[in-house]
This record gives sequence, structure tokens and C-alpha cells, in this order.
Amino acid sequence: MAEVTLAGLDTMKREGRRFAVLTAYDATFAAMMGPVGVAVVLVGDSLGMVVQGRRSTAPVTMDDMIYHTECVARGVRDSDDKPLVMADMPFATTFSPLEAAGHAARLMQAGANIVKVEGGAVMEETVRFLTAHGIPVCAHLGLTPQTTDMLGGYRVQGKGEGAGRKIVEDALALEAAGARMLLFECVPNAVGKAVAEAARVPVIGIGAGPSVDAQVLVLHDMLNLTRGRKARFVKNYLEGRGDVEAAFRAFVEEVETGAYPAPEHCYG
Ligand SMILES: Nc1nc(=O)c2c([nH]1)NC[C@@H]1CN(c3ccc(C(=O)N[C@@H](CCC(=O)O)C(=O)O)cc3)CN21
Ligand SMILES: CC(C)C(=O)C(=O)O
Ligand SMILES: [Mg+2]
Repeated sequence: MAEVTLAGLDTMKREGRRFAVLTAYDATFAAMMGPVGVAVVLVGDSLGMVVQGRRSTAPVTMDDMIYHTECVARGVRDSDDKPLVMADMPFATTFSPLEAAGHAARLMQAGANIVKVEGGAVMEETVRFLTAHGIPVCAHLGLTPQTTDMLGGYRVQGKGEGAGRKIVEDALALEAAGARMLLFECVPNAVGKAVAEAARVPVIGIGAGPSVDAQVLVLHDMLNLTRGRKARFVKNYLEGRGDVEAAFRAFVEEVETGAYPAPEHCYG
């Protein structure tokens, strides 16, 4: 795969080739991902839950994100097959375009190739400002974990025709504002399908059904390290396999062939 670029991912979408995304928070795991074909490594603010043991992602700080982005960037640096590094903008760092740009710039300097921001139409000016200043942005819509108190918990979003159409319209407005990727979390299959068909940029899904252009899982979930109630989209890739590398390879293969997600991982 050599070095993954945004242009390369656009081409994959155009050619109907699916790609795999995994979260990583440290150099060791990140270094394993490119060589097995993971296209994008996401330094997710889910680190607040799976690394720091918090109950939500809201307390994660810029300093936390910078530390883990630096660790991941060092991990992928020497891979022949170098994945793209995406870093989450943490909660409360995107309240204005100018403020967001300052925070995004720090993540790019820490080694990110693209930043991800949560939110719909409200993020339009921020996406326009960041991309105009040369910072690629992925827009995260649907279930936005930083604002679950507003959403009423970790609930499927975009149920019902009006609500589904609104999320897709917001996503297309953010694409028009310059977003280079979209991420849809916890939406009905039909909503994932509608946005993937309407957008030119790649759409990454997590619980967004089989029709989106890429799939992402949290590292600790796919290695069956998380305890308690699991979201529907979680699949244990370590089961029946000897090591972490085999689990990664299986995930990449199942995403690329479309075997993952199966109906039991989706919100039909
Ligand atoms: N370990 C981990 N995995 C994740 O995928 C993840 C995090 N942490 N932290 C940040 C967010 C939170 N996420 C979540 C958490 C729970 C559900 C969940 O349980 N959803 C219900 C939906 C129920 C409904 O509305 O019908 C489910 O049953 O899947 C979904 C996404 C995704 N992200
Ligand atoms: C669940 C993914 C999409 C994420 O935003 C994270 O890991 O923080
Ligand atoms: Mg996140």
C-alpha cells in the first residue's frame, strides 16, 4: 500500500474498494497496523475510556491527545506501508473556527495527517476555516460521544426519515465546506448507504451498516479487552486466532471483502 494519502483513499472510494480503520493510542500497536493493511490509524478520544478508565470521552484534554498522537506517529513513521494518522479534536476545542484551528494545528504538529471533529451543521464554518488553512478535516456525525448527554445516551441516531435526511444533509454541507472524510456512528443502514452514495469523499462507518466506504473499530473492542455491555457493532477478532497480528489481518480482510459488518453488527 506504500504511503496512504487522502487522494489515495478518494481513489479507493471511486473504485469501490473498501478500507479498514482501527484506533491506536501507542507506538507498538500503531506500528503493527500499516504492514497488515490498515489504511487509517485513528487516535481516538476513546482513549479516555479504554486507556484512562473514564466513563466518557468528555474529560480528554488537548495534552492527552497530543501525547498519544505523538506516540502513534512515532509508531507508524518507519512503516513501508504507512497508514494515514487521524487524531480526534477533544471536547470543547471546536467552539469557534479560530480556536479550533489553533488546536488542530497542534495535533498536526504532533504528527496527525487529518483531524476529526464531532458535529453536524454547526461545524460548517469551522470545517471551512480549517480546510481553507490547509488542515484536512474528517467530520463525525450521528452518535457523537462527546455530546451524549444532549443525545440522551449512546443511542442510534437518524431513526425516522426526517432525522436520517437531516444527518445526510448536514454531512453533505460539511463536504461542501471542505471536509475530506466523513465518519458516521450508530445510524440505520439506510442512512449510511444514502451518505456513501451522495458524498464524493470516503465515508467511514462504525455501526453505520455495510454500504459505507470504510469501517472502524476501537482496538480494545476488536481484541475483546473491554468488559461490560458491548455495542452491537463490536466483533471479537482475536477469537480463534493466535495473536494480535492475525486479528488485525482478519479485520482488514473482512472489511475489504464486505464480510464485516454482518447484519448482527448493524442497526437495520
Ligand atoms: N470501547 C469503546 N468502544 C467504542 O466504540 C467507543 C468508545 N469506547 N468510547 C467512545 C464511543 C462510545 N461509543 C458507543 C458506546 C456504546 C454504544 C451502544 O451501546 N449503542 C447501543 C445502541 C442502542 C440503541 O439505540 O438501539 C447498542 O446497543 O449498540 C454505541 C457507541 C463508541 N465509542
Ligand atoms: C469510535 C471512534 C469513531 C472514535 O471517535 C474514537 O475512537 O474516539
Ligand atoms: Mg472519538
